[in-house]
Amino acid sequence: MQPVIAINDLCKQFGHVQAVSHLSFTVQPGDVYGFLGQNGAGKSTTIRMLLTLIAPDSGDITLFGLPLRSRRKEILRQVGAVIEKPDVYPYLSAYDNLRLFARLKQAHTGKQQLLQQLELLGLAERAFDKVKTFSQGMKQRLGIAIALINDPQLIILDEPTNGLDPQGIADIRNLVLWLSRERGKTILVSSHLLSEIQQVATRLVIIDKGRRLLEGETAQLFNPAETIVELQTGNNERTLQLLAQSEWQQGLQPARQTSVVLKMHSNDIPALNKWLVANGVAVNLLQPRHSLEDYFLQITSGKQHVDDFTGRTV
Ligand SMILES: Nc1ncnc2c1ncn2[C@@H]1O[C@H](COP(=O)(O)OP(=O)(O)OP(=O)(O)O)[C@@H](O)[C@H]1O
Repeated sequence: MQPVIAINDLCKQFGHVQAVSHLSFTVQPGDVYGFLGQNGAGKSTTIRMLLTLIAPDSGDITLFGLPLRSRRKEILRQVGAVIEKPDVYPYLSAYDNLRLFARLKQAHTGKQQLLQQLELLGLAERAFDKVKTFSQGMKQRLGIAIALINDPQLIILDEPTNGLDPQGIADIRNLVLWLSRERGKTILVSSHLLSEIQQVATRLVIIDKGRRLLEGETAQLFNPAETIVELQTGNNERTLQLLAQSEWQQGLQPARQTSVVLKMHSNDIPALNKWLVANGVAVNLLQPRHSLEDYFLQITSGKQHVDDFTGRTV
């Protein structure tokens, strides 16, 4: 299968800052591809290069099997993007914004079609209201409606949930899933929040200081059989002893100072809780986490240290 995006050994420097460093990854048709990294990791710089807003220092970008450098125009016709805040006119209505951008993109879209597009994005009721009265989430959805003009195959969303309230975040998440499942779009979505990407992405890459740290299928990176459970109880020492003599003992990990740690399948967590209570253990905290989450937390806190759970240096 021909990748939709193939980035190979991409580099970009601003003065002394190496914003993107020998970055490579591929996005396959139908992927919702999560592009993760803390603020300043190089996500926007990469996306700007993908959209030819800035030129790479070195490396190659191929979209739909075509080299971006020499086939820019025909490639970008197939790409819809919302980067940073959507670029909309606050004193125009949602409908007028969409109509204006449709004209700019030379799309021959009639009124009914434009209204239908707004309806699909949950904006029908506010179609003729000025955008300055919209919430951030509604503006973001209008930005996506504009990106969808000309029905592009690839959609690129740079931090689409930034600054949104929980409902706005859920709306964007559902929209991304709908675009992927119902409209068959390939989507690249960047975020600094692992939890957000985890819920929508089929694959993901984590970058730090412009370098690729980790890439893979989300389901594999979040293998439920490898869930780490941190327990804090009324008496951790006694809990540890009880667990060591029980069916749970094979998942026991080196204990931390303030908690007991188990590696187990997430499906078994309710049974563990029941067992602890049945054995008279007062459970103060039972926190499931994936090792990937710990890994990401360590990256985002900018530290390199020894993983408490596995003893690996990360
Ligand atoms: N035009 C520019 N001039 C100088 N430095 C820049 C420029 N654009 C980005 N940088 C630097 O490059 C690095 C990567 O920035 P980039 O915006 O790509 O990160 P990001 O992962 O998108 O983070 P954020 O979510 O904060 O935008 C940062 O150190 C940033 O300060």
